[in-house]
Amino acid sequence: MYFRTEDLAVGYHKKALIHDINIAIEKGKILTLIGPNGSGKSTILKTVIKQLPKIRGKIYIDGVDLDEMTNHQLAQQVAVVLTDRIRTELMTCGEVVATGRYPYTNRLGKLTRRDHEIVQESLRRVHGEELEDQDFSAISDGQRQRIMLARAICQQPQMIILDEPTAFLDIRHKIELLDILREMAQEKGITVIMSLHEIDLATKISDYVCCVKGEVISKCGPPDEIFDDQTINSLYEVSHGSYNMLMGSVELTKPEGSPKVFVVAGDGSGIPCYRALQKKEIPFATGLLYENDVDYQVAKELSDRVVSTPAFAPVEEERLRQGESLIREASLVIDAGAWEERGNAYNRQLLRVAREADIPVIRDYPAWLKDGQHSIEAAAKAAERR
Ligand SMILES: Nc1ncnc2c1ncn2[C@@H]1O[C@H](COP(=O)(O)OP(=O)(O)OP(=O)(O)O)[C@@H](O)[C@H]1O
Repeated sequence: MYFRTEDLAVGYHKKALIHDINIAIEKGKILTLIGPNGSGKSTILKTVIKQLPKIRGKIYIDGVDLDEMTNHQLAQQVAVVLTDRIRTELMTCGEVVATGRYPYTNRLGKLTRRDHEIVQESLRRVHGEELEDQDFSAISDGQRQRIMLARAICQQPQMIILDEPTAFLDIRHKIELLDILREMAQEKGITVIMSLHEIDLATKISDYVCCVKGEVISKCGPPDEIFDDQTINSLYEVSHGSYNMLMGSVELTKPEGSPKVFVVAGDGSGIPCYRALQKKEIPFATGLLYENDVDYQVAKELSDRVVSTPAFAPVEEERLRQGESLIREASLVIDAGAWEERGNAYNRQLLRVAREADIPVIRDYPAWLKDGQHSIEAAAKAAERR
């Protein structure tokens, strides 16, 4: 194991905030700490880089006890990306990146030609060349984050520690940053330990994820093994809204009340409609959805009345009856995917029931919406007044 902790306890003023931390990762792997605000992710990371004294336990890097390492030795092994760490008044971005070379320079801190080349390469790596001569204190948070990553790359470390490195980045730069980390891990065997708030990204990039909550690390392991919707929702105590692991999506709170709208959906056609109804707080029922349909994933987060059926199995009569009865209770039916014209016999049957019961139907919702004349809220209100 390249990095290992043994019964580590971290905290402040000699009081343990989190104890019994036993983490171990091999060289070239990525470990991500996730957990709610204030759970102690930064405290763990700061302890690992000796910015905070540990309360008890051991930390080993490449077999060496951290207590036995000088700060200089640590700096040759480990690069750190914590935005609040270095004092940078009157430094250009290029100079900040160059400080990454200090563990290798002589006492006067003089950089060699090779050092300068490494600085340039590092800036290029984060697409930060144009920032080189700019004042570090006068760039954006996202740009600062990239410069700090360049500084870490410049340090040519064995391990890199990052605290919420994606916090201020736009989506393009988030992807780029995570790609850089993946590449460093994969190609150069650099070990990465970081904290992230984006669970979807954490599951995609990490070899191991540790959930930090309460006084211990509640779960730790490969993301596929430890995560399900329930784990995430309880880790973050999400009681309003939900997180869907499979989709990597956050859904806002489900509209309350008995549904007056029924959405005939499938094949992903329902999602834009469900979200539009959610935004207007209009409770809805929907069906008939196969449980492997993307619509099902969002529908179950936003509605308690989802008529679904297992995929690759005949549809039970009872499910169809359930759908028919919900549709009869609705004052408005939305055909989210032009099902009237497309092949699905079950959905056509549901629409037939709506017509026979004389319930207004919005046909082909995407085309209806494109028209620009309509609002789902007005349609639902008008239907209810009938
Ligand atoms: N210097 C300090 N002295 C005492 N307690 C502190 C100090 N810094 C942080 N804490 C407390 O330690 C706890 C953990 O904080 P930490 O910053 O490690 O959380 P975090 O998981 O990184 O949170 P976030 O996701 O919001 O960044 C919090 O309750 C915080 O108030």
